[in-house]
Amino acid sequence: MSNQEGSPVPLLLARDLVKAHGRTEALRGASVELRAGEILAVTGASGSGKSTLLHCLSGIVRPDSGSVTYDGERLDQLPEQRLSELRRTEFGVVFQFGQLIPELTALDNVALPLLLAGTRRPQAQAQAGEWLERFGVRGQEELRPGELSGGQAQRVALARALVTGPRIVFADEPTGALDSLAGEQVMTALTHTARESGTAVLLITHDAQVSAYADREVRLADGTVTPLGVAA
Ligand SMILES: Nc1ncnc2c1ncn2[C@@H]1O[C@H](COP(=O)(O)OP(=O)(O)OP(=O)(O)O)[C@@H](O)[C@H]1O
Repeated sequence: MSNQEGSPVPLLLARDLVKAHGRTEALRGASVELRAGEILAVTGASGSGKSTLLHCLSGIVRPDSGSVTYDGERLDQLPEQRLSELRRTEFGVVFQFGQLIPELTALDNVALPLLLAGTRRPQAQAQAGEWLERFGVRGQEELRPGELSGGQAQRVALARALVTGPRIVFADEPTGALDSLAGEQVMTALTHTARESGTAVLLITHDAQVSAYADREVRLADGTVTPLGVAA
C-alpha cells in the first residue's frame, strides 16, 4: 500500500499498544498516528512512557500487544531481518546524546549509514559533506564527536539520521542536553530540513518550546495518549 503526502491513510499507525518493563506498565493501550510529512510532538511527564512509545513505533522494541502499522506493514509482526532493513532505509533516529561513534570523524559518522546501504565510499563521503553543510557544520568534517560542541554534535546526528532520505525521523529529546540557543538551532535545522524533504518527524519532548515546532501535539499520561490539537 503506498502513502502519498496529504493522504488520509496515516504513514504510521499504532493501536492499543501495551508494553511492560518487568512490573512497570509503561504503555497501557496507547494509540497514535503519524501522517506523511507531519511533525508530531509527543509530550508527557518524566516516566510517562514516551521513550518506550518511540521504541515501539520505530521497531526497536516489540510491544507486548497492540499493533504498529507502517505503510501497510505490521511492524510488530515483521521478522527481525525485514525490521532492520526498514530501520536502515526508511527510518532515521536521533537521541538526546547524539550517540555518534566517538572514534569516527563527523564526516564518517554521517557517511556510515550510506556505506552500510552499499554506497561507495567517495560517493558516501560527498553526500555526507553536503548534509553537514546543510546543517551548518561546515569546517568540522574531520573533527571527532568529543571535539564538537553539544549543538554541533546534535546537528551531525541529524545529518546522519537524514542522509539516507528516510520517510520518518524519530527524535527522542534531541535538544535535552543543550542550552536554549543550541536547542533552537537544532530544532530549526530539523524542522526546516524535514519540511523541505517531506520527512515526517515524531518528536519526543517534555519542553513546550520544542513542541511548539510541531504541527500537532499528543500527550502521554498513564500509558495512554491524549490529543492536544493543532499547534499554533
Ligand atoms: N529497560 C527498562 N527496565 C525497567 N523499567 C523501565 C525500562 N525502560 C523504562 N522503564 C520504566 O518504564 C516507564 C516509562 O519509561 P520511559 O523511559 O518510556 O518514559 P519517558 O516518558 O521517556 O521518561 P523520561 O522523560 O524520564 O525519559 C518508567 O517508569 C521507567 O522507569
